[in-house]
This record gives sequence, C-alpha cells and structure tokens, in this order.
Amino acid sequence: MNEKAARTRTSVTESEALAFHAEGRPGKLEINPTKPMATQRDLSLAYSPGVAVPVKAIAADPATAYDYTTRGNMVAVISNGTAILGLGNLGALASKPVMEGKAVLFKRFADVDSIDLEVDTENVDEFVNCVRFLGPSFGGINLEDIKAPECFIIESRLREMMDIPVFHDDQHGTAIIAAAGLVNALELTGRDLKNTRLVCNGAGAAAIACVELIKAMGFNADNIILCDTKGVIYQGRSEGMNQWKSAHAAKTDKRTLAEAMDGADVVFGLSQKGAFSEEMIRSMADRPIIFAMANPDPEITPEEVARIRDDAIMATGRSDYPNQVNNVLGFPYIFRGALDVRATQINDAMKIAAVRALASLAREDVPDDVAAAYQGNRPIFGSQYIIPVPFDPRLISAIPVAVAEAAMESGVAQKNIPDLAAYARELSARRDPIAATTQGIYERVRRLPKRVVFAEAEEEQVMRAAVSFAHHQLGTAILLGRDDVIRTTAEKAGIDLERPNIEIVNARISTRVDAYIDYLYERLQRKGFLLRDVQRLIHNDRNHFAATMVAVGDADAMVTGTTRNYATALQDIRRCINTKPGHRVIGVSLALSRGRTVFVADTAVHDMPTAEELADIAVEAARVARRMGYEPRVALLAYSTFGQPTGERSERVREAVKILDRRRVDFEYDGEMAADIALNPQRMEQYPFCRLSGTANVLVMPAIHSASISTRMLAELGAATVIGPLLVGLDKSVQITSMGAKDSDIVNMAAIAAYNAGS
Ligand SMILES: NC(=O)C1=CN([C@@H]2O[C@H](COP(=O)(O)OP(=O)(O)OC[C@H]3O[C@@H](n4cnc5c(N)ncnc54)[C@H](OP(=O)(O)O)[C@@H]3O)[C@@H](O)[C@H]2O)C=CC1
Ligand SMILES: CC(=O)C(=O)O
Ligand SMILES: [Mg+2]
Repeated sequence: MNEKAARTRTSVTESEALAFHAEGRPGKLEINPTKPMATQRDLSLAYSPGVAVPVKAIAADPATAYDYTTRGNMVAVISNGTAILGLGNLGALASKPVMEGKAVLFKRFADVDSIDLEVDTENVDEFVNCVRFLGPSFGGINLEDIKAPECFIIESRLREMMDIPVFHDDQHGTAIIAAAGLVNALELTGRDLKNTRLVCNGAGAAAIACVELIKAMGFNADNIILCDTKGVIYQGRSEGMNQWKSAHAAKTDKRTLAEAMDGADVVFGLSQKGAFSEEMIRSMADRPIIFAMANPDPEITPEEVARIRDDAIMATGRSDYPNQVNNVLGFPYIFRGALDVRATQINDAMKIAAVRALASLAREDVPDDVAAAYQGNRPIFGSQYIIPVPFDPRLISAIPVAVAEAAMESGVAQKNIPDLAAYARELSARRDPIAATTQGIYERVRRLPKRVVFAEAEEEQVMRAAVSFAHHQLGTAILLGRDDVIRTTAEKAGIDLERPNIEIVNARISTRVDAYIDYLYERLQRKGFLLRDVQRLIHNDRNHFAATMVAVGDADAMVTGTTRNYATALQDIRRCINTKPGHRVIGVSLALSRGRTVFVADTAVHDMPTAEELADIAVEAARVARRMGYEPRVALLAYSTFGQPTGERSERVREAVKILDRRRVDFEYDGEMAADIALNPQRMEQYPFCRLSGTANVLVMPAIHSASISTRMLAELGAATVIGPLLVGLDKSVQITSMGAKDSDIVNMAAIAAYNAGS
C-alpha cells in the first residue's frame, strides 16, 4: 500500500525552489487593473472627478462599497511570522513567501483576490491595533502562521472588533480538513467518535483548534490526550501551561508521548519534523490513523511508516504524498462562500458544513473529467484516498455552497443567495482552466511515462527543462548533444545530471547512426538527397537525428525549437516523420482567459488554406479539443458574418462550411462569422439560425497571419494566456517551442509531447 506512496512522490530541489521564486518578476504576485486607464476620460472616471461619486455613495451607504470597490472579493493574508509552517519563529519578513503563496492559492483555487501583509511585531496589542483598522479595505482577514497562545488572543479580539470574517487559518482551516479526513478514516476503520482514542502531538494553534472542533462534533473528550514539548498535558501540570492547554488537560497518569501513543487509535502530528519514532507508531492499535501534518516535513514519513506497518491510514500535510491533510483544501473555498453572502464572521456552523462537504466529496465517485486531477489511477474512497486533492475541480462548487448555506441559515449572512444550484454553476465557471488543463496532462504523463528526446540539450535552458522533466517523474529525458559540451555547460550552470531517468545521447558516436541514415536515406533519396547529404543531416543536425530516433521508435516523443525558427524546425521534422494517416498537420494554440479555454487553429502550418484545408483544420482542431476534454463548438472565422459584408476573401470559409456539411462530421460547427459573433453570446443571438449551441470554443482562422497575429496580440496584451502552437497530426509526437523559450515552457511542451505520444 505505502509502496505506492513512495513511488508517486515528487519532490523539488532547493535550487529549483529558489529559481522558481526568483525567475522573472521576483515573488509570486502582481496587481493588475480591472478597468481601462488609457484616456483622459478613463482617468476622469477612475480618479478625479469621477471617483468622488462612489465615495459619496459609500459614505451614504457603506454596503455599496461591495458594489464600487474590490472589498467584496479581497482578503488579506496577515502574519507576524512567529510560527512559519513548522519552521518556527523566523520573523515577519521570512514569512512573506508563505503569505504570498497563500494569496496566490486564494486566487488560483477560488478566484478570491488576496494580498499578503507581514506585520513586524510579536506584541499582541500592537498587532491587533495594526489589523483592526484595516477592515474597510477587505472583505475578510486570513491570519496565518502566528504562534500560540498569542494567536488565540489576537483572533478573538479582532473578531470582536471587526465586522468582517477574521479566520486564523492554522487553527480553523487545519481543524476543518483534519476533521474531514478523520471522519472518513474512522469510517474506513470501523470506528466511531465515542470510543476512539486520539493523541494530538502539539498544543499550539493548529492542535488546540483541531481538538476543539472534533470535540464539538461529538468526539469523546475523555479519549483525547494532548502533548507538547514537555510531554503529556495532564490535569495538574504546571510547567509550560496556558489556559488553552489547561482546557484540554487529560485525566491520565501517562506522561510522555510514547506512553500516550501506546495503544492509541489515532495520532495527529501538529508539532515538528521527526517527532514520531518508529517505536511509537509500532505501539499503536491495529489499523492506526496517522496524520503527520507538520510542514514542510512531517512528524514521520509515509516511507518510514510503511517499513513498520502495512495497516495504517497515513496522511501528511504535503502534496507529494497521497492523503494531503492541509488547510489549502479549506481557506480558499471557505472565504469564497463567506464573501459571496457577505458573512460577518465564519462561525462553527460554517466550519462544520465545510467538514461535511469535504468528507462526502471524497466518498463520491470521481467522474472522468476529474480523474485527471489525481495521481495514479482513478481514486476510490479508501485508505489511500480519504480526502480530495487540492486540484479536484469539484471543490470550488461543493465547499463554498455548503459554507454560504450554513452562513445564511445561522444568520451571519448579509446577502441571500436564493438559488444555490445556480450559485454552484457560477462557482464552477470561476475555475482556472489553465491549471486544470495542464494538470490533467501532467497527471496522465506521470501514469504513462515516456522517453522524450530534447534535441537542443546543449542549451542551458533545455538542459534545465530536461532535468526538471525527469525529476518530476514525467518520464526519461534523453539529452541529445555532445557529451563534453553538455557536461561542461551543466557544471557551469550548477545542473546535476547524475540523476535517474536522464540519458545523454551523442549523435557522433551513437551506435544507431547507421540505422538512422538507412531510414532517412530510404525516405529522401527520391527527394533530391544524396547519401552523403543524409549522412550529414544525421551526423550534424540534431533535429534530424532526434526526429529519426522518434520515427524508428528509439524515443517516444521529441521537443525542439529554442534555437531555430518554427518553420525550419518543422521542415526538418517532416523530412523524418510522416503525417498520421487520415490527419492533417496543423498548429493549435490554446487561449485561456477568465474561465474560458479557446482553441485556435491553424497557428503554425498552412499559410493560406484552401476551403478543403480549412475543413481539415476544423476536423483536426475539434479532435484536439475533444482529446483535452472539451466538446467542440467550431466557428470558422472571417471578417464577415453569414455573407455580410460580401467579399471574396470569405468565400473559402463559406465553402469550407459546405464541405463539412457534406462530410457529416460529428461536432458542432458554423460560419463564416466574425470573432465577436463566435465568442459573445449576445452578438450570436442576433443570428438565431446559427447552429452553434453556445459560444465557440474552437476558432478556425482563415489564414495563418490572422491566427498568428490574434494569438500573439492576446498574449502580449495580457488578455489571455496562450499555450502553443501545439503541433498535431504527425504520425509521431513532436512539439516545437518558440525560439528562446524558458525552461518552464520547454517542460510544458515536453509534457504535451509525452501526452500525445499516446496511451
Ligand atoms: N497540515 C496543515 O494544514 C497544517 C500544519 N500545521 C503544522 O502544525 C505545526 C504547528 O503549527 P502551529 O500550531 O501553527 O504552531 P504553534 O507555534 O502555534 O504550535 C506549535 C506547537 O507544537 C509543539 N511542539 C513543537 N515541537 C514539538 C515536539 N517536538 N513535540 C511535541 N510538541 C512540539 C509546541 O509545544 P510547546 O507548546 O511546548 O511549545 C506547540 O504547542 C507546524 O509544523 C505546522 O506546519 C499547521 C497548520 C496547518
Ligand atoms: C499549511 C500551513 O498553513 C502550515 O503548515 O502552517
Ligand atoms: Mg500556516
């Protein structure tokens, strides 16, 4: 069981973590305006004099701040850095990466805008006074990584003073997730809340809140023992105590963690790395439930537990093991629900609703479109799957709805949501499609790892990408290049190539050279190439060598393009690899913007496609969309819409629609139409005869220049994230990056190449 845990583990190196944070704009956040700020009129509206109007409106009615400002969707993540993860008190400044991270997770998972504020004081009064006056700026306050017992005083004082939710994530977020995991683990091991014996190691923010919440849910208080650095917290103990610990002091003569864990059914670790010994785990009851939640390193690792027990349900706070019990599953969604009903606080009813929603989500069947978010095979409720993963796209609709409903029922909502089903649909549309798409690709590639040849491996960024590809268990990275050059560059750049799943292939000394020459000569001899031309291509040209490797089956996929332009790289590759029978080679780009994914084709190959070629492009692009989980609605674009204005340039597009009619294809399509008609539902309504059932998600461009111009404009203007062009229709899997692509883009392309290399 836990062998799998070890196998699916994907860690990051320290240099990778630093490079990630330093790359481009340092840190993880930036702020973008939501209104145009281009003209004098914009300025007059956004600033003086226009801004005075909402100012007066808010002064007259404070509730309108939700209509005219960011307040209703804005949460502050506030810390003083006194308990940063399990690293301890490292100060306000050092906590900033974690706080920025929490802010990004708010946005990524629940579309809540968030900003981190690091408050440089350990004094409770100073901290409270700093935060209490910030209420007008935010719809909610998420306190983070503030140590106990100060955190209890800070939170309760701020809750009294402020009329917006104040939520200490390490307390309640952690408690909600741990309680949900516990409910499921108890069910799986046939236990109940009354008779189970639980030890909680740690008696700080997270631990006290966990114990309080499970007691509120009916866990028998007499069966809980809390421990801290001094051992068991027993009634009558005086050393290292405070009122919050005393409230949970046990009537017991056990004094050490080891004694407490002997025979225990459940152990929560909310303390520090390595706090549990193998001996302690061995002494627990049958089918023990072990939540080692310290971050970044747990109290004991799943590998260590697996060595001594095969009957444990094991969870950690980390994303690289199964059963991640981490507050990331809670805070984005809990605030989403609270903000949407303008709750004045996050109360127990809302917390318990979140526990129940989370616990029951893990018991539901995982539908096809969600399975991609899971490592390994589709998870089934059981010891390896007691809680959903953070990338589960159902969380965004399930948790906020439960929280908002509980807020309304318990009387803390200032706004009513009458139709919860409609609310759930709106929530799903907030899901960030980029991560969903790329995550699905990564997960599948991890399950079916491939051998990918990186054709330009002498380049430093390609080398980094190849190492990252292998390191993240996406498959074997084959670095093509001169051995000595690769090793010297690697050494200079501090890249470690001595890792599993990395191979270096030197075209000059490869034993496969003759076989590749034979293969390519056979293909090119009647296309103007002499044997010596082909020998030169295989010996000296990395694209020809790499593409031939893939063509003959020595590698599954290939990535190139950082040093040569797209058209040249494509020409090299097509000399070596055929078009897939029944397909057409095209480039498809994905434009991802504000909850929408739109496929654009052909962005790479056909200069001015004929009507027949446009029809083929539509078919190929629709296939790609389907393969990525979208039901295609294809619009064939032109500058005219259904014959208006007339012009011969739209003729080809109209003809392509007729060709698709004759071919009786199995997807929705229509045209010719302008881009705004295809993408805007109101504009589309003006053409009630249009056969698309909704706005288009596949756009077939009339020519390569319009495809290229529009996708590059979208990307440069920040209107969309554009991925691709992805090369499709070749008989073997190849991707071409843009020249000078960054290592992270190259890894994405390599993953897509591996993904397309098939089932
Ligand atoms: N998975 C998740 O979602 C979350 C995990 N955590 C983890 O929980 C841990 C505690 O965080 P938090 O509650 O915010 O911090 P606090 O500083 O509020 O509390 C820390 C507690 O841990 C105790 N402790 C520290 N080391 C040991 C040890 N070796 N043995 C027993 N007790 C120990 C301290 O004991 P004493 O009182 O004697 O000083 C204190 O009670 C961290 O590792 C953190 O990463 C926290 C939040 C969320
Ligand atoms: C996850 C988290 O919030 C912590 O470990 O502190
Ligand atoms: Mg924390």
